[in-house]
Amino acid sequence: MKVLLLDADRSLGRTIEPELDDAELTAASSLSDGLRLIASGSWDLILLDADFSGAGMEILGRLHREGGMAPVVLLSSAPTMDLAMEAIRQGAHDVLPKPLPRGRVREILLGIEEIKRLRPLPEAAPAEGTIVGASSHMMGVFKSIARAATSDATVLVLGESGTGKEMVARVLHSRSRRAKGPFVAINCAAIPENLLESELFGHEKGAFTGAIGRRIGRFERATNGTLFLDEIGDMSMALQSKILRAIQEREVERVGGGNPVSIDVRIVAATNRDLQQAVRDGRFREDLFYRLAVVTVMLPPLRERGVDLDLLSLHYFAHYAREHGRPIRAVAEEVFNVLHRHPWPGNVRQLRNAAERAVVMADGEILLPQHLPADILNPPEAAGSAPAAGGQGEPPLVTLEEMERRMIRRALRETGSNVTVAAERLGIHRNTLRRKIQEYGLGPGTG
Ligand SMILES: Nc1ncnc2c1ncn2[C@@H]1O[C@H](COP(=O)(O)OP(=O)(O)OP(=O)(O)O)[C@@H](O)[C@H]1O
Repeated sequence: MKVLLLDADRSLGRTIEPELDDAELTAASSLSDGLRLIASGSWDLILLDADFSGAGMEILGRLHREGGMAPVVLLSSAPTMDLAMEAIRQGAHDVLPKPLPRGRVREILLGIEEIKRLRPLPEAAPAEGTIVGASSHMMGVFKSIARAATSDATVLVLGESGTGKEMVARVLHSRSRRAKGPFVAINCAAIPENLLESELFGHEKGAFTGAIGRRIGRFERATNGTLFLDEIGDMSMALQSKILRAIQEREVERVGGGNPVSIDVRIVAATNRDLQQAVRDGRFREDLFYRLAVVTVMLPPLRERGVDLDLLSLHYFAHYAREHGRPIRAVAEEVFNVLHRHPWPGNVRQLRNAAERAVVMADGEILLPQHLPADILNPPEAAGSAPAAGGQGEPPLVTLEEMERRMIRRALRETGSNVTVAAERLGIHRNTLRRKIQEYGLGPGTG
C-alpha cells in the first residue's frame, strides 16, 4: 500500500511510521511537491493537513471533483464540527485531530485493505432447490444422487441437522422417473407415536376413538412418487417392523382395516443419528437398516466442507439481497475469514439464517464483518481458554485440510498478506505457501 502524507510538519511522518507496517510512506511538506506527487502516483491513502499551505480543503475538493480513487483523510490541529462536516461533504474518508490518536492510521489502513479485497455477489440465481457445493465430498454426493435417481433403490441420507438431507431427498425425486408423481414428506420424530402409525398407513372409519372417517396414509398418498421418511432413527421398534413389512411386501394395511392396499412408492429415509450404533444397541432393526441403506448418501457437516462455505454464503447473501431489495454488490474478504472460524453446529440452515440477518443489517453496497450477527462474529471457540481435552466445550473436530486453510488465512491476515513472513510463521517454504494459497483460492483477486 502506498501512503502520501501532505503536511508542513515533517515530524508527523516519523510519528505514523510505526503504524504503517508494510505500507510505503511518501511525504511532501510544500504545495508544489504535494501537487506533483498527487499527479504522479497512484496512492492507496492520502493523509492531508487541512492547513496544508493554506490549501488543504481546496485540494480535498479538487481530488473529489476529479474522482481520485484514493481515500483522503483530513488532519487538523483544530478540528471543529463545521470542518468535519465540510470535509465529509467534500468526500473525505475520515477526519482526524492532531496529534493523531495512536493506532488510528493502522486501523484506517486495515479498513482500506479490507474494503479493497472484495468478492462480487453472483448475479444469476441457481434454480430453486439447487444443492450448492463444489467440495470433493459434495461432488461424491452429486454422483451418488445421479446414480440413485435413475433407479427405484431405497436411499438412506445421513448427516447432522441442517446439512441438507431433505434437499437431497427432493432432488432424488425430481430427477427420477417419478418426478411427476407426489413427493410426500413425514417427520417421524415430530408426530406422537400413537398417531404416527395412522399417519403413515391411514385408518378406516371407527378404527379407534376419534377415527370419524377413513383416512389415507402417507404411504398411499405417495403412490407413483417418493415418500421421505425424515428422522427415521427416532421410530419405535413396533413401527419399524411395520415399515419393514410395507417395504418388503409393497403393501400397507390401514389401521383397523381389512384388505392390504398395494403401493408403488420409492422410499428415501433420513436421520441425524448414528443408525449403525442404534442397531448395535438394539434400538434399530438391523434388517430394516439394510433395507433402507441400499444406497447411502452421507452429508458432511458444514465445518468440514471448506470451499462450500464460501459458495453457500455468497449464494445466500445474493438470495437475500434480492429478497430484501438491498443494493449489496460485494462482500469483504474478512467476512469469509469470520465465517470460516465459526463451527456451524446448525450447519447450512444456521448459515442461511446468519446470511439473511447480515443482509438486513448491511446499509451499503459492501457487506462487512460488522453486519454479521454477534454470535457469529464472536464464536464460542474464540472465547475463554482452551478446555480440557475431550471436554464438552471443546471446539468440534474439523478436517486437517480445513484446519490448514484456516491457519493460512490467519497467517495471511496477521502479516498483511506478506507471503514470506506468513510462510516463516507457518514453518513452511514460501513456495509451498504460494501453492497452497492457490489451491485453497486464498490469494487476492482469486475470489
Ligand atoms: N447444499 C445446499 N445448498 C443450498 N441450500 C442448502 C444446502 N444444504 C442445505 N441447504 C438449506 O439449508 C436448510 C436446511 O436444509 P434441509 O432441511 O434439507 O436439512 P436437513 O438435513 O433435512 O435438516 P434436519 O435434519 O434438521 O431436518 C434449507 O433451507 C436448505 O435449503
